[in-house]
Amino acid sequence: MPSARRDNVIEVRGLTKRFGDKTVVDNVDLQVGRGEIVGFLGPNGSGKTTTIRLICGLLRPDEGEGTALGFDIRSQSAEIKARTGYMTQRFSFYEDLTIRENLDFVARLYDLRPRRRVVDETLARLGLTDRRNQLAGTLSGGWKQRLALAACVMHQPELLLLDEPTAGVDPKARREFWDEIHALADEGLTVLVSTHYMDEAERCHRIVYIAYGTVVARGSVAEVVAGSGLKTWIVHGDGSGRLMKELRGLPSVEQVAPFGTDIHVVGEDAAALESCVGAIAKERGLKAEPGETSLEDVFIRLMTDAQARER
Ligand SMILES: Nc1ncnc2c1ncn2[C@@H]1O[C@H](COP(=O)(O)OP(=O)(O)OP(=O)(O)O)[C@@H](O)[C@H]1O
Repeated sequence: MPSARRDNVIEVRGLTKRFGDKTVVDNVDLQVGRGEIVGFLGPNGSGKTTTIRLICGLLRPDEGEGTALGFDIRSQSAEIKARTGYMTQRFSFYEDLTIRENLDFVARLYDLRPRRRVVDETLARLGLTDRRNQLAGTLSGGWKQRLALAACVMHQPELLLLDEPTAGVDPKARREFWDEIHALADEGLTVLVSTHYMDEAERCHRIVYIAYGTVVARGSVAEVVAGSGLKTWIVHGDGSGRLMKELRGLPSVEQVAPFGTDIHVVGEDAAALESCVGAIAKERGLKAEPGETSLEDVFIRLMTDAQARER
């Protein structure tokens, strides 16, 4: 993690936003330090995009206050926008323009000077120089993502807000995208990124999980997993899948999920899990042992709890 992370680039408290009679962001506090990469997770419709828009001043909160880059989110949105790169879920380019022409267009919009140099430096910074003359419409998903990122960072923002930036992109392109994000954070850029991917959550310095507009967990991945109190047992071997139904019916078992020929059995009471899972596995001649609780297991628990509270 970068060492120069003392001041908070995002510092908001009590953010609340209603659309009609529906509260979609409910009393959210969020702090993100300089150079930090914070992952924003939660089910569809939980309020991630709305929170991001509140932070950069695109939407006004009904309640709450705070600053982004030291500017008031309620009254200084122009200052925030000028220093922020915001990659929306549906970014778009001119498909019949080349990469270079698209970036040149963005540079004109922001009145960046000297334009030619700014565009050339951005192409080089994002590894796009060799493809600069390729039409944007012919790029694969991964290269389109990279072009979108280039367009977002060309004006040298201090804060990057990424809203599901890698949806639908293959794993190799996603990995390369994340290498870029870490390189930018190492240069001092602060990143808040929403995602549904567990592997991406694990690449963040810290994660914040939101459900029904409320933050229900936050911390490093290890802290969030430990904070859930969940324990996992793994049953190995052919035929383990046939135990799923039986295990799901046990009072100490909260989740059962297949992973190849293994099954993961999750619950809160380690001793109860050990005795019931161990006994059933032994009966069938299968091996059972304690395993690591995954972030996915924790998120399912958080989502289920939030749904129950909502009802
Ligand atoms: N302008 C709007 N008017 C009315 N309702 C809205 C508006 N924008 C968002 N919503 C609603 O607010 C809720 C939160 O939406 P939001 O897009 O912030 O969630 P999200 O967590 O980003 O979801 P996803 O993961 O699907 O992108 C949803 O129920 C959505 O339908």
